[in-house]
Amino acid sequence: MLEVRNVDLHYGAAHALRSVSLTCRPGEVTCLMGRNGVGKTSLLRAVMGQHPISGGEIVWDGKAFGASPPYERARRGLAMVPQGREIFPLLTVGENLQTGFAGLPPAQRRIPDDVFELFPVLSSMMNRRGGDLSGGQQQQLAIGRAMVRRPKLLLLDEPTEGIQPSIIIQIGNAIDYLRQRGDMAILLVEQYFEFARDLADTFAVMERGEIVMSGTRAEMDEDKIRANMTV
Ligand SMILES: Nc1ncnc2c1ncn2[C@@H]1O[C@H](COP(=O)(O)OP(=O)(O)OP(=O)(O)O)[C@@H](O)[C@H]1O
Repeated sequence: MLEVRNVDLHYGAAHALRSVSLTCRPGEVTCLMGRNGVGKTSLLRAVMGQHPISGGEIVWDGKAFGASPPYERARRGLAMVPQGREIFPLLTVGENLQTGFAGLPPAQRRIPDDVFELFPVLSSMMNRRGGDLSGGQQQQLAIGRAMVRRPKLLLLDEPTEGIQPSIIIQIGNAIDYLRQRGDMAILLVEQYFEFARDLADTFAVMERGEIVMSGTRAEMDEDKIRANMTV
């Protein structure tokens, strides 16, 4: 279980996270929503260890991360699908997936079958360069690369951004499948309300670095949330 407790984060003098608290449990999708620039990506960076926090603590399975670097958090079961996907354009699809092997014990260095079951297009494009894939295919590749690590906490930063509807459905199905396996906590940053509502077990809405609304899926008030998502 992930527990973000009263976390603050600064970029120089700019206060990007203000006493943010959030919990993510295995077998659940926690949806983090809010307008551009309110601090959603900053929270993912803080959890992954990509930016130091200036207050509070982030606890994973009962132990605080402290200042541990991203590779150590990856070893402890965290994987991130970053905004913009960050596929290696000159590596093939297969090689991109294999970059997920880094730090895994040799016995685990194989691509799980369910990556190809969820995203069949990847198996037919194994020898194509990542940069030649469409945006939606790259997003599937980025999720597949994270799955290669068999994470216990999956962080997804706006996986539907700029993606065509048919692929959004496949990505939603993949997230639902990973949730139902029950061994993974999923923290999903999402601006597309319907997608978030269909997947969320719990949700939180941010505004200027703070969580201003949170609760279970049943407590998601569409009008209030939408008011916090439109510019
Ligand atoms: N590296 C940085 N240096 C300085 N300020 C930053 C940096 N990264 C983000 N910020 C600022 O911190 C605030 C929160 O940004 P963040 O990217 O976390 O927001 P977000 O909610 O993820 O938005 P988006 O949906 O646009 O990614 C913004 O005001 C942003 O301009």
